[in-house]
Amino acid sequence: MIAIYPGSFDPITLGHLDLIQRGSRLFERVIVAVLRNPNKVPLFSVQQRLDQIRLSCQHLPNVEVDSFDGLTVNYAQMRHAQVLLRGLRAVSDFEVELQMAHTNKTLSTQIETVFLATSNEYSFLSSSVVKEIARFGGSIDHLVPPHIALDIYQCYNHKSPMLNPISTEVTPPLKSTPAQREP
Ligand SMILES: Nc1ncnc2c1ncn2[C@@H]1O[C@H](COP(=O)(O)OP(=O)(O)OP(=O)(O)O)[C@@H](O)[C@H]1O
Ligand SMILES: CC(C)(COP(=O)(O)O)[C@@H](O)C(=O)NCCC(=O)NCCS
Ligand SMILES: [Mg+2]
Repeated sequence: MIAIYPGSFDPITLGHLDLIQRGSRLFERVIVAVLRNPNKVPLFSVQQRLDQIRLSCQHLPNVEVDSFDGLTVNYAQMRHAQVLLRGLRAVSDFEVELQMAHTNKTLSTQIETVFLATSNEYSFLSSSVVKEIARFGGSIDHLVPPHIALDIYQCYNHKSPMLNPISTEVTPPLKSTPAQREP
């Protein structure tokens, strides 16, 4: 069975990667699919995110990385996938995810949404949290793979964390350089 794991992944975190790794043990093939979303101005372009995810998943032979636009169910049908894989961290995720799953069911009865519960250690983790910590000079080394931490530090104009998690030193906010709006 083929599963699509759709999302923004701006950027991919250890929480996403944990889900991908566990999904890759359940399904014949997992396609991580980055939505080309013209309504969002992301930190990383779609191409940067594809490169970041590919590097992070290169040890998983049955994981493919792709981008798509339009409806997720249409993309899933085009890829002959039967499952949409999504993660649940908290009740707040559940509300949004359930609505999305029901919406997708009205669009295609053939495609099932399968949820994996977050691993305990990543239950707090989101792309937004990672960006917020980095923007204010904190360390994200424990939240994303090393090559992605470097990319993020570069975006915020610092090459290494200026404030480690146990330090109380205050540093000024750093300038961000978000990616251009996707074409
Ligand atoms: N730490 C995590 N554990 C389990 N599932 C997760 C985790 N982080 C994200 N997910 C799931 O991955 C999917 C894609 O999420 P998304 O790209 O919105 O990531 P995010 O970390 O929530 O980013 P953002 O902060 O931009 O919303 C969603 O189903 C989400 O619930
Ligand atoms: C991409 C995503 C899965 C949301 O992912 P995200 O939680 O990572 O932002 C969702 O916005 C989506 O499926 N967008 C494509 C348009 C679509 O199919 N909409 C109907 C389902 S809500
Ligand atoms: Mg999210």
